[in-house]
Amino acid sequence: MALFNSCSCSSPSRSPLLPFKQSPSNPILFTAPALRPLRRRSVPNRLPPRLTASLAVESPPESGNDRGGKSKELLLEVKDLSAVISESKQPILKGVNLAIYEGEVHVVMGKNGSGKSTFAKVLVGHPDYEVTGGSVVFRGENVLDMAPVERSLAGIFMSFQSPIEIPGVSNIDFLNMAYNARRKKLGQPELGPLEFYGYISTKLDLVNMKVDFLNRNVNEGFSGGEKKRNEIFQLAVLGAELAILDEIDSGLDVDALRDVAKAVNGLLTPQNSVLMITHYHRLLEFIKPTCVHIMEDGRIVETGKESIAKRIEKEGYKAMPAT
Ligand SMILES: Nc1ncnc2c1ncn2[C@@H]1O[C@H](COP(=O)(O)OP(=O)(O)OP(=O)(O)O)[C@@H](O)[C@H]1O
Repeated sequence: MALFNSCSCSSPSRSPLLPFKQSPSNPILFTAPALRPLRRRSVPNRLPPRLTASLAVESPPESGNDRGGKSKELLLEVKDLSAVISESKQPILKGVNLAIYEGEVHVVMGKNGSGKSTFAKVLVGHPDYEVTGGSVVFRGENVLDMAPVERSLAGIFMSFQSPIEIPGVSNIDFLNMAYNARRKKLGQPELGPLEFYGYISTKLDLVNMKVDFLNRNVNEGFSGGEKKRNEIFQLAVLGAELAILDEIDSGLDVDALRDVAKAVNGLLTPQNSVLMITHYHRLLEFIKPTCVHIMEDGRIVETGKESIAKRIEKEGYKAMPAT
């Protein structure tokens, strides 16, 4: 029987290692090739005040599913997930179990090479990996049956550890395409370039990003920290029900870390959730986790509260209880 590493646990618990089971299966970044490129345009430094005022209140896409006040719903349920590298068939994930409810922040930590990024990439359908067993259900839908772009449109966002550059596509055009694709999926009217600019200009301050970044090609020539900031900017613009953030804190200076953490906190609502991968407790000083999971050799082997991260930082993984 699968044991789910959900955060309903009130105290740190240890999950048994699950038997390896063999059977068959950025987002937003994956949407890029599927979308028609827009004509490159130049971004004005400032919108006329009247237009800004009328558009600044535009909110990110709504799911139309306002559950305010009602009990939390299960957002993501991962059961016995196993996956291999597509090319070599080397097993990496060996039975991952995780349950995330609305409004929760889950953190995955673990030694280098334990499978954290692979887990994140498998959730968004990265082609480098083949699912060989288990299930992933997001808001009641089987994610493993969805193409990466469908997962993105369904509300799963991933910020990659090493964000890719997209030469020839400006940040604003990229975001406009992706944002309109999601609005279309939600049955909402698409925003034209001016309206869209009015909307995203309200998001720049969230991550302390300068307006000229909108005209630059996606991540091209960005410093490591700027790329991470840009990832969170994308999240702020596109909105997501589940944001998967892979080492969003790596390469950030102290101020940038605060900015990024503040932006993530500002985006959290009772209806959406975050799955963060990190190596350091310092991120958790800014973004308070609902619970922390430790991954080891492709499985989650320990689940508990923030104190786990503190212990790991102090004592390392060698201090983990024997399995
Ligand atoms: N596309 C790939 N091709 C070959 N090996 C891969 C591939 N993806 C992952 N691996 C291997 O799978 C293992 C798990 O990698 P993964 O990136 O998931 O680890 P991680 O826990 O995120 O590590 P880190 O903390 O260093 O980022 C590693 O040994 C890695 O080399």
